[in-house]
Amino acid sequence: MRRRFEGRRLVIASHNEGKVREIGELLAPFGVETVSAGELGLPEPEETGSTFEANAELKALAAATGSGLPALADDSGLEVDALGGAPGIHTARWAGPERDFAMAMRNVEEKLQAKGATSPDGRTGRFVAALALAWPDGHVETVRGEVEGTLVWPPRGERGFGYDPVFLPEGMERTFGEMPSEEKHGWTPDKPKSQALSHRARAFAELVEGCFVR
Ligand SMILES: O=c1nc[nH]c2c1ncn2[C@H]1C[C@H](O)[C@@H](COP(=O)(O)OP(=O)(O)OP(=O)(O)O)O1
Ligand SMILES: [Mg+2]
Repeated sequence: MRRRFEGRRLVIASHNEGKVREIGELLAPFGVETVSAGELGLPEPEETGSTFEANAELKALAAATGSGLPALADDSGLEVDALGGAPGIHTARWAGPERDFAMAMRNVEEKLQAKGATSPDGRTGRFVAALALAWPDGHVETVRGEVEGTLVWPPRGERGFGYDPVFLPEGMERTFGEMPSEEKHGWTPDKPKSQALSHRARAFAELVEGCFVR
């Protein structure tokens, strides 16, 4: 049994604008009032975990104990098969302190070129997201979502954030960078969770099942 979120205010424990926006969109139908960790002046904890789940949990717990409110964190990244799963939990770090995603996408592409990965089946990977919902008493609920796809080059589309322009989800014709966010989510709470497309929406559909009531 999952613990249900019964408050009114929820902290979004992320300093990434793109994520805060997407989580806000996914939460909108639940009438939850959200405030971001940045708005509360909460520090950005060091991500010392060795899994997406561990990092999501430490970010959610830091925000919940720091604010006295329940907090939702997202730890996510891109796993590229030909690169042994890299950048994985270090996906944000590959963009450097300036968060330069054009450079990060080029870096992934150079490594794929070096492996001779030219055909789509040599360029497979997935986006992974762990979501952790923590309470100030230390209770945490954690879920994971994944979406398989291939890495394209050159980048396509100006939408989304991060590595979206190089990620073509399986079975689709447009990259995440070319999709409006409703299409990237693929899911709203009135739909079955099998409709969810992005890693974040898949994790979210899983989490709301037990933790949120409309
Ligand atoms: O849907 C996505 N579309 C494109 N790129 C994405 C996505 N989801 C994660 N990503 C990339 C961006 C970031 O470089 C890394 C997550 O790193 P991660 O540490 O979880 O987030 P972050 O440091 O940007 O913000 P924060 O930790 O404050 O939530 O994966
Ligand atoms: Mg981070």
